[in-house]
Amino acid sequence: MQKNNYVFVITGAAGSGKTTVANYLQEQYHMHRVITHTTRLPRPGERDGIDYHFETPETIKKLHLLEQVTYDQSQYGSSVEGLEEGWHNGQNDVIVLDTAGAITYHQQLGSQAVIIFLTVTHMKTLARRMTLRGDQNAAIRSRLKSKEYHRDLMLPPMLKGIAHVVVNDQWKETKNQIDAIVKQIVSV
Ligand SMILES: Nc1nc2c(ncn2[C@@H]2O[C@H](COP(=O)(O)OP(=O)(O)O)[C@@H](O)[C@H]2O)c(=O)[nH]1
Ligand SMILES: Nc1ncnc2c1ncn2[C@@H]1O[C@H](COP(=O)(O)OP(=O)(O)O)[C@@H](O)[C@H]1O
Repeated sequence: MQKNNYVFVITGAAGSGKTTVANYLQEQYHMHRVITHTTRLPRPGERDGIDYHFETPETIKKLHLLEQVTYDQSQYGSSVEGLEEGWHNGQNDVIVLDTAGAITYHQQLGSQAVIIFLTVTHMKTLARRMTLRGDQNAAIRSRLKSKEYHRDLMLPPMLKGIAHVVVNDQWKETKNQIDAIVKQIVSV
């Protein structure tokens, strides 16, 4: 793997703003978005190859994945090829992962993986944002009941002192914090 570029790993609970931050890094800093694979069904408006590579339990088995997790009964995974696509073009990558994936990236890539953990002050905000995003009620209920959702509300002990923690209450403030993290990393 090429050593001179970074992958910004955006992690945190459902609704914490991971996709929003990833889109910002893509637009503002021309980062390469690593599209991951999932067996979950597309949400209204989600497009294959843009939001996710949508897979079946059979097709996901055939992929060569760097890591793979089960999250709320669906499978998700990311490939080395996805990472290298951006690095070959001289870009930094951005990827959205659950906290188990973020730990694996840290273990495999060390400081080349810049982990950003998103949270909010009031956890009720998360469900409200999922509703505003247009998620179906049944999907939200399933998320909120899943053990992975509850696990990802807190920074995992293994990422303490490693991850940059950003409280995404006010978007303007979040943007300033993300800008500061990017500047700190890319200027080294
Ligand atoms: N480890 C890992 N997690 C992933 C991958 N792709 C997506 N995720 C995570 O899977 C979880 C569920 O994603 P999604 O169904 O899009 O729901 P959302 O969190 O409500 O946007 C989120 O925490 C994503 O960050 C992957 O390739 N690997
Ligand atoms: N700081 C914020 N203030 C208000 N709404 C936000 C903020 N950040 C994200 N959102 C909105 O909350 C919803 C969930 O954000 P999203 O990025 O999809 O979360 P995640 O990918 O972590 O599930 C989206 O509709 C998004 O536009």
